Amino acid sequence: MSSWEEQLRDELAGRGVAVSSVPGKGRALIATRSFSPGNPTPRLSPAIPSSGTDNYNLVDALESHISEVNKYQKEIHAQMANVVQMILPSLELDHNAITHTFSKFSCNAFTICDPQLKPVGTGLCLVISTINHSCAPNAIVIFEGRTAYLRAVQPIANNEEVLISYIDTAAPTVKRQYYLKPYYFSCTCPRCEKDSEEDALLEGYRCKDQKCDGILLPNSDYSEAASMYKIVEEQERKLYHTLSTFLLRTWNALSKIHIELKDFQTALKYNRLTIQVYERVYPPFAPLIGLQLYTRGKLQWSLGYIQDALKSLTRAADVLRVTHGTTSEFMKELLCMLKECKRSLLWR
Ligand SMILES: C[S@@+](CC[C@H](N)C(=O)[O-])C[C@H]1O[C@@H](n2cnc3c(N)ncnc32)[C@H](O)[C@@H]1O
Repeated sequence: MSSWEEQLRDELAGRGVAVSSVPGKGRALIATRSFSPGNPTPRLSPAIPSSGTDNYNLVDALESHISEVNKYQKEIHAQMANVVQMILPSLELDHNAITHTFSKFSCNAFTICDPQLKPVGTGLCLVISTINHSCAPNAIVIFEGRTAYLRAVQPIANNEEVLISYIDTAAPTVKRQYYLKPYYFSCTCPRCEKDSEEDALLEGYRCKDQKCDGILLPNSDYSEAASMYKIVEEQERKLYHTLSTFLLRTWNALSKIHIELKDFQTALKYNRLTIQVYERVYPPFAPLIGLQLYTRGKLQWSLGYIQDALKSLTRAADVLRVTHGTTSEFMKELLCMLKECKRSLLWR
């Protein structure tokens, strides 16, 4: 059996790309000639005829980040390995090896989309798994049926690394970094390294002066945003059902804006509406319900409604104990607030 290097070299021969190592990134796909979007060669690499079975030994070479996988995730992978062993007892598969394979799957698998970019499944595409990420990618993977095509979206010079995006790039840096967590690296692409001007644009409110194309900086006066969102909410109430996710998003935004404005009473009103929807559509132990209840408790606490705060924080803790456990800093903070709330009622 040839090594993965030999197999990949054979697979990629004549396609204008090669696999090579890049310091700090592991394997990378490098262009061995130049490409430009659409013209003259739209396909950076034609379909690679490979299937999970004929190339299974290539799975060995995939990155697993096994030493960085957290306890909770390891537990999930181990449970999935139990299921595999139960379904396929005759194969006598090693439990650790299956767990390891699931870790590889989680940082190498692709969402397979239809031509309209709607997700239709998840898969491992062994050559494409060698491509690293950038939030400003120079290539994109498009699936046609079961075949993956890698196409340039920016000019790629000979010897340049081919980069795709693993995530939705239309998000500010903090969110993109959050989406990249399952891949265990911190992105140093130009967008992540730049100052926050683009981030402010992606999340910002426009300047109150309609002639100005500027944005409101964080910590600005959010009263304009509050009154605009109120108008949006009034219109949405006419158009949508009260369980609609459009209204939910607006209530969430209004709650956050009023927290910024330190108008906790109004923030509490929108928080209550949000919780009402979540409680109708989610199961009782949904983390989002717990998180909103936590916010509710904090708002009530700030307003001096200690009895109500105790109720909300107790319910928040009941939900989040199930979803988040009790040992994280986040949970310790919540449980500490709950204790303080109880103590303050005792001394009344
Ligand atoms: C799909 S694999 C890409 C190929 C990988 N470099 C390898 O050696 O197998 C995803 C992993 O590559 C690494 N990676 C991808 N993009 C990176 C980047 N921009 N900077 C550093 N590491 C990156 C991370 O370890 C990530 O979990």
